[in-house]
Amino acid sequence: MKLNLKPEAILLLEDGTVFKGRAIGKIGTTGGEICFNTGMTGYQEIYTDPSYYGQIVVNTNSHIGNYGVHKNESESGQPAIFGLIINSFSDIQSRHDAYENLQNYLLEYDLVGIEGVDTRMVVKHIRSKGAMNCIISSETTDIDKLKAKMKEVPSMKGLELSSKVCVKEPKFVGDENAPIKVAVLDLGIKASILKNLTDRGVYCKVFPAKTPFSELEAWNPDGYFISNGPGDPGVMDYAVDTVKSILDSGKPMFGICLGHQILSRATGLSTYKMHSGHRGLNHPVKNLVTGLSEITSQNHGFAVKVEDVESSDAIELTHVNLNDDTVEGIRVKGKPAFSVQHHPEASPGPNDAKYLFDNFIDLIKNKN
Ligand SMILES: NC(=O)CC[C@H](N)C(=O)O
Repeated sequence: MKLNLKPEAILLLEDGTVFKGRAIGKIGTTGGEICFNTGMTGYQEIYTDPSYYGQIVVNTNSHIGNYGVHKNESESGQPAIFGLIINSFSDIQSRHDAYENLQNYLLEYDLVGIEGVDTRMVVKHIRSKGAMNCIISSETTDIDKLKAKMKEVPSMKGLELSSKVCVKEPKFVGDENAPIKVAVLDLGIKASILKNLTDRGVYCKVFPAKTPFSELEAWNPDGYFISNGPGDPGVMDYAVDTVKSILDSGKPMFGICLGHQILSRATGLSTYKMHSGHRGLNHPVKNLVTGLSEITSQNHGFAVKVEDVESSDAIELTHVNLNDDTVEGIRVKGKPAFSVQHHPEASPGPNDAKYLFDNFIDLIKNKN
């Protein structure tokens, strides 16, 4: 019989609930907002999605690690998550082209995690109590010490994080001879979004989150893209101002997730922190323009207030979530600008919503 010799680890929730398990990754202590992703696959893409910066992910799929880590499946240069909570962790991978096992990958990036946790119980708990912070530790089981550490973990509400994960200097992506030029406001962009743009004949210039509109405009792009990203859209006035100027310019604009929240704010709508976020690969969304439904990939903990949408003259509601009627997409009346809360690039997830990238390209072509 193989003995499980991994050190003991503790998961402490903000409300004082304790779960015990075994250490994975680095031996240490970490804190962040706990959130769960219900995807059955795609853990590497999830961990490397910059929108998870500051968060500790619970994978509800109970087997994690069994297909290792692949060179081409990262959404950014390194994992963005602050920690990991797993039911059954495998440090043996069964895939011929995996370059590494997940345990070594976590060690490479100093990530602290816990396995052997009843993740169904954790998820039921945080679903009923709502979003909260947590601490994972594999270096101490002293709960009082960990409670003291919990006080140092900031609340996600009110946190600006895009400037921590975006490019530091403008960067070009794609073929410079491509027919369309899009200025990308990087609030924490996923690599697969850029790939969806470049695959459609777009040459991108990716700008840091806090770049003023004048600099974006100076490149003379055919359109603008506002990316996904971590943190609270409610405190990102700098990005809202940029997006307002883009709207004034009259050029086509597309926003995804955080980009959708920022475009919404720029049109006078407000955002709020959800009781429980949407994170998974099977969220049903109805396109109100076509009447068709799509299964979508999602990852957000904030949303646009539906009452604001109902009373707005500035926008039209284009997409709605069929699980809970939350706002999934808008377009701005009289302007070539639209956005969605879900992730058409998927990665991981279904491809039903990819047509939105085509819609953006069509908008640019018709405009120019
Ligand atoms: N994926 C994203 O862009 C997330 C947006 C925002 N940080 C939220 O949690 O709602």
